[in-house]
Amino acid sequence: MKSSSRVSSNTVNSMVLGLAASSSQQVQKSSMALFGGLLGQYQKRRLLFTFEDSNNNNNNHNNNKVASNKVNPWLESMRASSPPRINPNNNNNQDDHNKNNSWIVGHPSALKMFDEIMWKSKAKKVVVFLDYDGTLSPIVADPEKAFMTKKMRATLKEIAKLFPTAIVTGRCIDKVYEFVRLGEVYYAGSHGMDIKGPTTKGRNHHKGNNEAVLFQPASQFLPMINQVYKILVEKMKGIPGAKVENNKFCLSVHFRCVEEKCWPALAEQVNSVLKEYPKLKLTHGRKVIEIRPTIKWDKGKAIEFLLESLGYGNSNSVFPIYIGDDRTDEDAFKVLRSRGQGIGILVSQIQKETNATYTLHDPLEVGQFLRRLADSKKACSRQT
Ligand SMILES: O=P(O)(O)OC[C@H]1O[C@H](O[C@H]2O[C@H](CO)[C@@H](O)[C@H](O)[C@H]2O)[C@H](O)[C@@H](O)[C@@H]1O
Repeated sequence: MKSSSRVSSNTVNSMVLGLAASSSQQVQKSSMALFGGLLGQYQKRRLLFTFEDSNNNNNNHNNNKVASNKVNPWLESMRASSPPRINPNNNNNQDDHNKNNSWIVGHPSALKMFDEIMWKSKAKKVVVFLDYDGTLSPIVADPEKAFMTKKMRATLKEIAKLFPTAIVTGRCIDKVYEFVRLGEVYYAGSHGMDIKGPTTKGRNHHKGNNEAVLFQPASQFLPMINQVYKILVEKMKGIPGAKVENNKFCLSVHFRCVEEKCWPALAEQVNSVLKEYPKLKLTHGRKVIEIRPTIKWDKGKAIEFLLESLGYGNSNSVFPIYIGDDRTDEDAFKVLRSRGQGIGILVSQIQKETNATYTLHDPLEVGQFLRRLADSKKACSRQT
C-alpha cells in the first residue's frame, strides 16, 4: 500500500496549478491567446484554465515566495485576466453578461429555450438529476452553511413528486440530507459512490420493484478514507483557513478561506499524505481538493446506475435532465451526450468548456427552471 516515492517539485507545482485553476472560472480559448507563449508551456498539462474568485487574492500574489518561478507568472497571468465577479446588486451586470454573449450562443439559457426543451422531452419520461453545491444552494465560504432557500426546497419537493429526482453530490449523504430533508428524493453522495433510494413510503418511481436502491462501490476504502481524514485534519492545523471535510467515501480539502500565499504549503502537505496512499486520487473542484478512491466510478456512472435502477437502462423513452455547476458534473453531462438522451445544463455565470447543452446563471435560475418544469408537467396532466 505504501509508496516510498519522494514528493517531486513538479508534482507539487501541478497541485498548485490545480489549486489556482480550480479556484476560478474557465477562460474561453480566445482569451487564452492573450497569455501568449506563457500558456503554451502549460496548455498540454491543463485544457481548462479557471480562475473564479481570484480577485479575492489580489493582495497576496507578491507573497507567493514558496511557489516555483514557473508557477508565479502563471498565477499572475490568471489574475490579470480574471473577469470581475458578477455582483447581483451591481447595475453593471449587463456588461458582464454581454461579454459572455458569444459563448452563450453555443450554450443558450435553459430558461430561454424552455419550450424547445419541453418539445424535446415530449412523450418521454423525464428524470431529474441535480448537483447540490452551486446548483441548489449558492456557494458560500463555510461548507457547513450551504443552505437551500425555503423556496428552492418547496420547488424541489414538488419536482420530486412529479418526476424521479436524484441529488448527485460530492457531499456525504447524511450531510446533504441535513440540508435537503426530503424523503422523496434519491441521493447519490460521495460523487456517486453512495447511492440510496427514496425513503418516503409510496413515493417510489421504480418501474419494476419498490425497493430502495443501495450501492456503495467504494465501501472497502472506508477505513483508508477515515485514516487519511485524521492525518489531513492534523496537517491542515498549520494552514490558516484550511478545512477538511469527511464525505464518507471521499474527502474535501477546502482552501476558499486560505490566503493564496499558503496554497503551495497546503498542496505540499496534501501531497505528502497522498504519496503514501496510491489507491487514492486527487481531483479539483471549486476551491477544493477532492481525494477519492481510484475506482472507475463518478457522477456519470452514478446516473447510469440510477437510470438502470429506475428501469430505463435500455429505454428510448427516457429524458434525463442533469443540472450541475462543477467539473465533476461534466462526467454526467458526457454520459447523457454519449447516450444521446436528455440534456445537461451547466450552472455558470461565465464561459466554461462544457459537455452541457444549456446553461443557467445561478441557483436562483435553477429554481425558476424547476418551477417551470413542475408547472408544465401539471398543465400537461390537466389536459390529459
Ligand atoms: O457535487 P457538489 O454537490 O457540488 O459538491 C462539491 C463540493 O461542494 C462543497 O464545496 C463547495 O461548496 C462550499 C459551500 O458553498 C464552498 O465553501 C466550497 O468552496 C465549494 O468547493 C462541499 O463542501 C464539498 O465537500 C463538495 O465536494
